[in-house]
Amino acid sequence: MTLIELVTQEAAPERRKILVAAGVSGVANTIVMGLVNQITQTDAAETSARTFVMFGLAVAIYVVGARNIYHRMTTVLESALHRVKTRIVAKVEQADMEKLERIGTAEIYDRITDNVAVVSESAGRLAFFLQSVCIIVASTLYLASLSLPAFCAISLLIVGGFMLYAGKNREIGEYFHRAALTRITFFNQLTDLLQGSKEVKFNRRRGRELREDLVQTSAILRDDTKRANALLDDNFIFAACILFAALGTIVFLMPLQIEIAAKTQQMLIAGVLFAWGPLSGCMGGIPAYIRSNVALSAIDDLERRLDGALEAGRGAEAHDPWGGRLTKAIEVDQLEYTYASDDGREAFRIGPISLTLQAGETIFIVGGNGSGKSTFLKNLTGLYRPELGALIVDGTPVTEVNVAAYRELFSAIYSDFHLFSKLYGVPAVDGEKVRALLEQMHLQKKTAFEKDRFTRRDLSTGQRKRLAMIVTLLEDRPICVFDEWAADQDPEFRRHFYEELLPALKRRGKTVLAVSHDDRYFHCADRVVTLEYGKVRSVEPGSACGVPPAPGNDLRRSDG
Ligand SMILES: Nc1ncnc2c1ncn2[C@@H]1O[C@H](COP(=O)(O)OP(=O)(O)OP(=O)(O)O)[C@@H](O)[C@H]1O
Repeated sequence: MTLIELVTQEAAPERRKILVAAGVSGVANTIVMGLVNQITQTDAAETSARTFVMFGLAVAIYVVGARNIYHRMTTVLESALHRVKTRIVAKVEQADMEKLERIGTAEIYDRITDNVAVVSESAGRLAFFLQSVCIIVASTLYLASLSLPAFCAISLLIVGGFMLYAGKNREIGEYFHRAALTRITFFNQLTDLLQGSKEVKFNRRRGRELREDLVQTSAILRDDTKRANALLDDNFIFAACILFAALGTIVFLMPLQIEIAAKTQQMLIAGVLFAWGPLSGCMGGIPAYIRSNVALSAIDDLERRLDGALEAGRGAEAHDPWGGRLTKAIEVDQLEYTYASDDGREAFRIGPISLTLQAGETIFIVGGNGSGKSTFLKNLTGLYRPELGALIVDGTPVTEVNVAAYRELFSAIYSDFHLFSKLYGVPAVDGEKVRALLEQMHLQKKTAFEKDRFTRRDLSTGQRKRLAMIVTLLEDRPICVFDEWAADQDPEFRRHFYEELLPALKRRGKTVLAVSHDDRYFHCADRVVTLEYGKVRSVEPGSACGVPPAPGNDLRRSDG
């Protein structure tokens, strides 16, 4: 989509008003020129009060029209960009997690911040452009009223020159497009430098190599932008030559071909010079226009990819066969999943896995690094869609239309969990309950709960995990998933997790799935499922720390 298309679409209801405002201000501007031209050709004493009033009126009309078009254009463009951002945010929210992971964050950040800013800045220029086109049209008509041959010659020059000028712009657009892609690489490398600052401090060679890569990417950016701008400069100089050609035609060529009065010649020159301001303004605005078009096409491209990443069953949240409860079991039936491979090499796969997770059970998932524990959990919790096999929950298969409701049976803390700035998605939070949980997690001196948010989140890794645990307990879902939660806890809290927290959850009827490497606590599970190379190697019974199943396995949400 180009900038013009975006504005035309967005401004459909206002289009007439904008064009009228542009036309009125353009004509008023030309009248000013005509009057000035007329006055300069007459005796000062002959300048009437009527001409003066007309002059003042034309200036006033110009001011009103110009303000109108500038303000409307800004409103139209900002509304369009707001809509684009809102659409992208919704698509990101509704995207399939795995496909979103492949798009990556750098591109989304760049499109929604830098590219949107580039388009936003072009509002004023576009208003100027529209107004200038009207001035140029009105000025050329004025020239036509002075001399028809001059009008024809100048029109031909302007149209021909503009076509040559526009031809060059395609090449310039390609440079800007390449620069946009390089900017994403630069962003990724800069993220490496910022997030890996500790690792860089411990290894000067690493820092040097990373810096060299950054400098190289920046140099590519510089060269592409320099080349694009050099072409733009040449184009601008070429546009200036059109003016000289027009003046040369009036001064040298026309007197050779036709009879032209000196007075008309002077007025024609004044007319061309007057039109030159808007014309060069238009030409000068073309770089911003090209940049905006490149930015909009990049935004379009991202939106298309996000469309392809949208979850198949989105909008089906209302279909909830479970009503927020798990009463019997989750049956994992011959589940298989393979990561997409970009380089043609065989990607990691899990399965076929068949397993029945009884409601109210505490199950530990164990296995070596890379054995597929997290991948299995992402499939089990509905974050990834299994390639083959099925998940059957209380007798109902998980499908595209109910997967959103299925995911809401879970509260999960993965090892790359995120702590939100606010307690989003947890309705009616009881402050007293949060304070009690903060004490239970020994965080009461570290952070507090005020206005739906924790006052501090800059805690140690173990403390942040405890805060995430508080959020999980507040969510109060029937199934809890902990991916190596205890790994960053001190021995006392590790014991607390296995011997107190998990049994307490079990007593409340929760089903718990915990990834663990702590074999000294394996007895705290009902069953220990060991994965190896993406398959179930064994399922061993445990003693669940002696906690019997919750009576009747009634897993209604408890009040805590
Ligand atoms: N996004 C991904 N794309 C491709 N392959 C992946 C992706 N995430 C993980 N893998 C691969 O899947 C395999 C299993 O990873 P997974 O995270 O499930 O293992 P894990 O058992 O949880 O390991 P750990 O104990 O180290 O956390 C790994 O070999 C990894 O390379």
